[in-house]
Order: sequence, then structure tokens, then C-alpha cells
Amino acid sequence: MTIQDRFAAIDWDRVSADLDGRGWTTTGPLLSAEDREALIAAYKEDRLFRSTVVMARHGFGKGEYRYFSNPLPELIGTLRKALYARLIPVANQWRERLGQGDLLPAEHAEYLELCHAAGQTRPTPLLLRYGPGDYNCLHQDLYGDLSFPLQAAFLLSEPAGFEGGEFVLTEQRPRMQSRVHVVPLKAGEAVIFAVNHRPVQGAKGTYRVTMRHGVSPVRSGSRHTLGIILHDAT
Ligand SMILES: O=C(O)CCC(=O)C(=O)O
Ligand SMILES: [Fe+2]
Repeated sequence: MTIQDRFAAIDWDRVSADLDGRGWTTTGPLLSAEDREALIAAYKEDRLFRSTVVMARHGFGKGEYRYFSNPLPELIGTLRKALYARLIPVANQWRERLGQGDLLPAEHAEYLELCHAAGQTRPTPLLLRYGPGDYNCLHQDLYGDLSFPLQAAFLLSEPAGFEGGEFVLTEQRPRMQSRVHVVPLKAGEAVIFAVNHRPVQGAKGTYRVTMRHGVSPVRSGSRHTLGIILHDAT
């Protein structure tokens, strides 16, 4: 099965319903064992990356991540384009409900042109690597004025290969205490989630919930992930 076949087999109505209802969903395994192993091995290939971030240096957590440079490896480019095409209907509904202005284009290439015109020219897909004691603080991947409302993170490691290291999301609701979601992920599976705000229908109209994501401390083993963010960065 190709990656396109696996994308086509996802129940995208369920994805939309989950995203509307709670701001996140999981896809079922999408990456093969070969894809996962190749991506884990790719972490060491300096020529593939434009920058490396040692999280502890910035107070972002502990562990490391690397942003791919252009041209993106074929699989990463394929995933980014396909995710955009599948998520654009929800993204545009959310933009309308949140009163965020013009609808976004149907094709990722056109959206990237908007990013580039706004000075967001650097690619944002990334690989992350965590060992024992590593974690990723709650954050939002906003890199300029333009941000696509949804993003994805793929678990590259086997869940049996590490303890801790749960993917977590928090929801900050107006005048309420924060609520947390812990997302279970299988090998090669993606979590798709709100980058920043999601619309919620209340008794007096639509309100905005702010979401953040992160990773709880890894207690043992190693954990690798692939992040696919759909806007480029300044
Ligand atoms: O390692 C993770 O699961 C989190 C990745 C992340 O923060 C991202 O892809 O933006
Ligand atoms: Fe992130």
C-alpha cells in the first residue's frame, strides 16, 4: 500500500468530527516500518537539515530537534501536501467560525506562496529525538503572522521502545481551568491537532479555545517523532 492509499483509507469525516469536537484526532498507522526506520536514521544526516535546536538551551524542554531544509525529502513533501489537501475544509470552516478573514487556497503550493510573500520562507517539517529524561514543554508552533490552524506529529518509534513520552495537549477555555488530553499513538500513527485556536459552539455563539501541545518526560528508552507543520517560518 502506498502512502496515498493509506491516506485514502482514513475516515476523513471522523477526522473532521473529532477535530470539531475536541481539537485533535489520530489517524491509525500511516508510515511503514521501513519509512519509520529511514526517518529515524535520517536524523543523523546533516545535509538534510537547515537548523538544529537543543531544547534545553532555549528553555523549550530537553532533547533535540532538526528542521528539514528545502528541497524536502520526497516522503515529507508528499505527506505535507496530502495533509493540507485533506485538512483544508476543516481549516477554512474554523477560519470562518473564528472570523479570521479570507479562506485559504485549496492547494498547499498556493498557500506556501502566501507564506513566502509574507516573509515566511523557511520550511518547518522537523524530526524530534528524545532520550531518558527528555521532554517537550507545552508550546505552539507559530512562526509569523500566517499560521495554518492544524498540524500533525507522527510517532516513528515503537511504543514498546520507551516509557513516558506521552503526547499531551492542553485546552485553555475562557474563564475555565485548563483541560489536558493524553494522546495514545501507535507506531507510524499521526496525531492531528489544533495549532493555536479552535472554535467551540456555546450557548451565546462561537468561542475560542487556545490549545498547546508538548511531550511528557521520557522515563526510559528513546522516542523519535516527525512534525508536519503546514505554514513556513520567518
Ligand atoms: O515529539 C512530539 O510528539 C511533539 C512534536 C511537536 O512538538 C511538533 O511536531 O510540533
Ligand atoms: Fe510542536
